[in-house]
Amino acid sequence: MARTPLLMGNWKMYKTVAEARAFAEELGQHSQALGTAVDYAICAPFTSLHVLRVMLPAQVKMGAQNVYPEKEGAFTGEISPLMLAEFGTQYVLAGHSERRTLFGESDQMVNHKVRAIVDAGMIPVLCVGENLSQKESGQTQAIVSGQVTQGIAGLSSDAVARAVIAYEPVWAIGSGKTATAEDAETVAREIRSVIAEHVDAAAANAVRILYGGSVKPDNIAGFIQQPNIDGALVGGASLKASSFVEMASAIGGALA
Ligand SMILES: O=C[C@H](O)COP(=O)(O)O
Repeated sequence: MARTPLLMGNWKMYKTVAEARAFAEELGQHSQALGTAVDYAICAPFTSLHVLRVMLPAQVKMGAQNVYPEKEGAFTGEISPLMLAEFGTQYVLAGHSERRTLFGESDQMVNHKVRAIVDAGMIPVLCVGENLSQKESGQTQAIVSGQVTQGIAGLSSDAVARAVIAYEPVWAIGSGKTATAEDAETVAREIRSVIAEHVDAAAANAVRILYGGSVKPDNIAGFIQQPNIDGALVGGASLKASSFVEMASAIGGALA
C-alpha cells in the first residue's frame, strides 16, 4: 500500500495564542490549496492547541511536541498522553534533538514516550539524527540505527507501521544547511532495512519516514521525490501560513 505523504510543522517555542489564531485563519483561507492527497499536521506549544483545534482546516491535524510517559501522577509541570489524546491530538514528537541535548532525554526515555503515545492511541513521531562530529567520523548509520531500534523497542509491528520516523541531522536543524536529498534517501533506506530486520518487512514498508533540517518551500521537492522519504518535519519555515501552503504546493507538484 502506498504511503500517504506527510507535511508536519514543528513550531518549537514560538507563537502566542493570538499568533497561532492568525496562522490558522490565514491557512484556512488557503485550505483548498492543501488538497486531500497529503496529510498535514502542526506540532504546537500546548498553549496553542486549543485555538488550533477550533480553527485549523479539517485536513490539518494537531500534534504536540512533548509528553510525559505516565497516565497521571505527581509530575508537576508535565502533560500526560491521555490528556493529549482526549484533547484530539493525533501526533506527538518524541526524541527531537533539542529534547535530547537541552533536556537530557535518553533513548530509554524516548522509548517510554513512544510506547506511551501508542498506548494512548496517538501516532509517535520518533526523531533521530546524528550530530556534526558523528557525521564527520562516519557514524551516521550507527547512530541513526541505534536511535531507531531503541526508540521503537517493544512496539508491535502494527504500531511501527502506523508510526512516523523523522530523520533530522542535528547539524542541519535551523542552520540553513540541509543533507543532500541523496544522503537523506540513503539514511531513510537504511532505517527501513533496520526496521525490516528488527520488526518485519510489512512495518518497514509502511512506516512513514520524514526528512527534517532547514526544509523550505524551495528545497522540499527534492526530498519528497526520493522513494523512501514520505514528507518533511519543518521548523522555521512552518511558522508562516504562506510558506506552509507553498510547501504543500511543492509536494503536490513533486508528486504529480
Ligand atoms: O523539528 C524540526 C526541525 O528541528 C527542523 O527545524 P528547521 O526546519 O528550523 O531547521
